[in-house]
Amino acid sequence: MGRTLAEKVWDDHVVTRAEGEPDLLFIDLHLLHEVTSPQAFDGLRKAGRTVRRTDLTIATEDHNTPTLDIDKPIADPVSRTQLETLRRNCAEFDVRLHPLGDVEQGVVHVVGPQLGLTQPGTTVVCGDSHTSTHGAFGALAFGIGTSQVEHVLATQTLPLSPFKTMAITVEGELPEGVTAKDLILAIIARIGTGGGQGYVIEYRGSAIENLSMEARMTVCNMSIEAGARAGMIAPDETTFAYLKDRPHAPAGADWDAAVEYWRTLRTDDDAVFDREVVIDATELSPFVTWGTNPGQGAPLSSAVPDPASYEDASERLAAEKALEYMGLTAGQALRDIRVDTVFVGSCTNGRIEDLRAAASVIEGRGVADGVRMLVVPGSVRVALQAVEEGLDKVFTAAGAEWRHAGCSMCLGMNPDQLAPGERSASTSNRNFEGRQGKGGRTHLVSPQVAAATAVLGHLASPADLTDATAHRTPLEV
Ligand SMILES: CC(C)[C@H](C(=O)O)[C@@H](O)C(=O)O
Ligand code: SF4
Repeated sequence: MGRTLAEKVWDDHVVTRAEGEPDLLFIDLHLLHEVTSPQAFDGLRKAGRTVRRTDLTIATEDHNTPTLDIDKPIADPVSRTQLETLRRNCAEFDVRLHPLGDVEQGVVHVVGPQLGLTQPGTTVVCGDSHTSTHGAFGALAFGIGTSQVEHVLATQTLPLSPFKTMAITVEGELPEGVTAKDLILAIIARIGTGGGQGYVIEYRGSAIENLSMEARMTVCNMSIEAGARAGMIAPDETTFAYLKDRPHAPAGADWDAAVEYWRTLRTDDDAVFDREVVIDATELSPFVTWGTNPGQGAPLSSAVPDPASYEDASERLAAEKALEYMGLTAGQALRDIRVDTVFVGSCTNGRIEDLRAAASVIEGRGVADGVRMLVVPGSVRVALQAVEEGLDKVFTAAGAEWRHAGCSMCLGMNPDQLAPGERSASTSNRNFEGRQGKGGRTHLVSPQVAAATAVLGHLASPADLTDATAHRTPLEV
């Protein structure tokens, strides 16, 4: 019987296999950040071990880093300790680190791909759930816990239990103004936050093939929000073009050999998935969340759902709780929801294409009165590219704040946070209670919707922007 893409990559990495035991897999790339690595290094130290493959291990600082005044000492003692600890550990164990201020610093899932470290057919792990991002290259990439981080540091292998396979096939063309973010939010709303549990999802179909690498990363990034072990997309010409000439991509004859192998990384025609979901791309529209998990979303053109409309009792209860926390009423049009903060950034939507998309919407317009908009590039490289293209100027002219790279307001581990009761439109991936700051309320949106929302002050798409909002700068409003 044929094999799926995920099964092929898995099989190519088995070091040992024994009846009744998890397979031991070789890990090609181990990414580290400051939050989940301290105990792992402590464990190594206590056991007198070294890092087995420093050449396959790389660290960056992202979660606890400020996005303003990065040349000043870090005020928050917890964040400071986290960063200092990572620096000490990387120095002691000879691990390559890109600290705050370094040109390769950024959110770990933005840094790996842009350096060309994330490659088709590889196994990628990180002590971070959004490691699924790297699956966009046809890598088998998953988040791991701190004890697994220690295991990989010590051995460059990981025992892993088998997974089930799911195909999500998206056919047809995405309508104008509908993005990868809308697609993945719609998928999660459809299959639920537990729908992917135990599965590695392969996204396929013409709509997926037509996505850029940035967009594919947005889709795979949020696989974990559907509960999946990982998300993958078969590598193709788009993948190869993105990787060509990246610092760590193979070069010369090695490149040709690599591409030849990468072309074999496709699910066989006769392979069977454990579950298949089919989505019609042409029916999608801009999608936003109204609740407190990424599955509680709906088309922007619709209304806050009535919890009573849910047949499932636990879903009904979850919707009731979500509306209470979010301060929303059933039946309220989603477009009527006013926000005070807009966040463009994160490993979901903090790449150059995302910043270009948001800039193109806000160019020549102004951020609405009483709204603060933060634009945070996913990495320093993204920031430099954006500056080269003048995007930073577009944002600041519109009244937005242009910040340094990092996780920023994606989660409240650094100074960029919502105050209690504040409401955001955010291009990040999680809208859990308190995620962006205690008592903060989050609506997950695409970069285009984020920018239109910033202009109008309520959830909106670019199509809602009339000429009346054009050519206003904050000074003229
Ligand atoms: C801090 C880290 C462990 C966490 C994760 O695993 O995803 C974070 O990145 C997040 O997005 O919630
Ligand atoms: S940007 Fe957000 S989702 Fe991504 S690694 Fe940072 S905190 Fe996690």
